[in-house]
Amino acid sequence: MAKRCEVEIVGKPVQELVLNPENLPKNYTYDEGGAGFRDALVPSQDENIPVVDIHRLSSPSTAQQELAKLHHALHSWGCFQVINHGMESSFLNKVREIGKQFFHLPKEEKKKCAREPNNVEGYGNDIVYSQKHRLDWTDRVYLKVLPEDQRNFKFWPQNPNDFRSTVLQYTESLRLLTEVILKAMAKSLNLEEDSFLNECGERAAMFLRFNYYPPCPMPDHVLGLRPHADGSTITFLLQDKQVEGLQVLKDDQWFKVPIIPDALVINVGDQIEILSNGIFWSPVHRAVIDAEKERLTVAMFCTPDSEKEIKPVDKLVNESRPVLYRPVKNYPEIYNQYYQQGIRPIEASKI
Ligand SMILES: O=C(O)CCC(=O)C(=O)O
Ligand SMILES: [Fe+2]
Repeated sequence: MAKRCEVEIVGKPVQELVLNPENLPKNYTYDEGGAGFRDALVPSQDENIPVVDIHRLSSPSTAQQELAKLHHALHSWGCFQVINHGMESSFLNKVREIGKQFFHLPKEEKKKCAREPNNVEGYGNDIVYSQKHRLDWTDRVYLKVLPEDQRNFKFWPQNPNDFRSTVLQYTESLRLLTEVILKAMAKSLNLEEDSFLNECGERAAMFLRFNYYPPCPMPDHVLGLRPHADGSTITFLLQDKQVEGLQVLKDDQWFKVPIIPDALVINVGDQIEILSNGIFWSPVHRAVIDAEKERLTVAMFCTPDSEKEIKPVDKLVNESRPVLYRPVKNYPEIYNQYYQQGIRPIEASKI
């Protein structure tokens, strides 16, 4: 397994760097960026990122069609957008709003829930062990929200004062939606509907991350989030309502993920790629930034109980599709170690 260096180098929040744009540290900039970062393709009408409708998924007359759409989405793009998920527009605005309110607070206030070295939870930015490390133009609040007994409230902002209640409500909504989505994914592969859910276990975890991207004077040479695939089973992303930035790699080309008001983007993470024996795949994606506008997104990463061994589901392994991945356990830990070294973590599991 990849080895982690011991000492973390703590950098300034990006929000502070932007006050002094002439002096951006070199490890934020990509010489090769050119105009390319923001010039990704817009998916065509015929081959767009599919939009899955939960109402249609739940109704007997349309379920099969919607399942086929889901299967196609996860096999071709590794992601889709979901609508009619039961959360009101005003509630989703509230989730975005508590994030923005927090990042707009004075730095002393934000530092009350600052991340500690070598720990992912709390307010902070990239974990860095080497001066050569490429950095992302983003500040974050990262919280383990499930299982309940593993919540570490010292990292949860107390300001704004409805931060906690809003996060708890959002977590519960996404916990329920995760069940719906994982069942639908299993059904779309002709598996028993609980196949993936059972693999995740009773104590499956969820991590919530507010990603705040301040405006950047060099948007063609700096990335909000470098190319990566997620280590989750699935990830929900609530996009900024006004400012685009998410791009997904397909057939070696970058595509913009359009903003659909009130939809959530859902992407496959490495652990569903493993469980599905590679039928669904975990797409590489990145976030670009805007020269003038801030952008805020909210990601929820679902991951199995850390005691569970994750390996391809037996029914998806056969002579024509031999097993492609080795079993993994506590994948987020493996993921962080590989990610730090710029290696795609799924490589640790590929046979
Ligand atoms: O902010 C975005 O558009 C992407 C976020 C993301 O990929 C992540 O948090 O893993
Ligand atoms: Fe991601």
